[in-house]
Amino acid sequence: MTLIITPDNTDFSAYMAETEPQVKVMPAESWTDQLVASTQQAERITGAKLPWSKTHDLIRFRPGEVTLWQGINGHGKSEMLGQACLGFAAQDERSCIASFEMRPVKTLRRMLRQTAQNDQPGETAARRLMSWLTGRMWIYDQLGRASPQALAAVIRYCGDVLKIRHFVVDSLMRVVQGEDDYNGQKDFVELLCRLAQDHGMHIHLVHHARKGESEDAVPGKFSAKGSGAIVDQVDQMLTVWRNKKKERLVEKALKVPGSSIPDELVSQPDSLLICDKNRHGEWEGRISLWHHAPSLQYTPDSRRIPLDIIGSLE
Ligand SMILES: Nc1ncnc2c1ncn2[C@@H]1O[C@H](COP(=O)(O)OP(=O)(O)OP(=O)(O)O)[C@@H](O)[C@H]1O
Repeated sequence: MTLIITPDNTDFSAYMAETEPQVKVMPAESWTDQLVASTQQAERITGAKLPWSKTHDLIRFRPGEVTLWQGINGHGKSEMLGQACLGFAAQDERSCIASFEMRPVKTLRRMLRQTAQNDQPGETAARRLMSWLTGRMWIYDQLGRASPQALAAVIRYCGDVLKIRHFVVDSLMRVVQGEDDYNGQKDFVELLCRLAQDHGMHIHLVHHARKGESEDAVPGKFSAKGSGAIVDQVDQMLTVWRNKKKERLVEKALKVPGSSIPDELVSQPDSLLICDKNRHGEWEGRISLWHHAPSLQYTPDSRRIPLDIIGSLE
């Protein structure tokens, strides 16, 4: 089974057509079993988890939903999402990454550092990762752009044939050309919501945020570029924000010979993951994360201890 899927090695033509809507009018009592089951798992939060236990009761990724991952350029959206997909793999949930901005080997190299927990992983670590990812992760190899229809065919194929549970689209602007094509953006996000529901998968859609006055200001719900319908339609919205002000202050503090980083700076998060919209959960708020540079991992506290993503599962 190949890890990298391309139009050259996979025939997506059978998946181009939209399926006919199924009969959706049903008697209310046909949901009896589901309703009864829901009373037995009241308050139980379901869905795939992020790698950090402090997020488990707050953010989840359920089948049939779409999460928008927004952030300013270079603030770590792709890297954090890559780590999240490794976490999904560790939960035995299959992912497919469609990154139109990064070659598959670069995406995999980041994951190699994240799983090896250092910046010099060798051949053994690379082979171990690839063997562990077999049956857990796929990459759609398409740099540049894809049309919404072509991408939809890939998603249908991934749902039907590969039984993918998490599909990453990185990023929206690579599929809908034109920042002011508001109708195109609305239609595309609507299509993703339908595909997520039809195939019982979670779609993670990466999107750029406007910088605003400065990168030091955390982007909010209304900072997403393009149409307001993007945020309106998704189930969940997460913002990845990098604390560049801290990076500048640390650099400045370390310029003084013999100095160390002041405690109040150490305890400040390197990045925030902010939940601004959570349609099926109650929690909205900020999660502090610290970036471990050698492994490119986000870690849950200022000790910056990378997680053993593969080892703990073998
Ligand atoms: N808190 C942080 N401290 C230091 N480096 C960070 C931090 N967060 C992210 N980075 C680094 O920033 C770089 C950019 O990350 P990434 O490519 O994931 O960003 P992005 O938001 O997806 O960017 P783009 O929108 O341009 O695709 C990576 O090299 C990553 O290691």
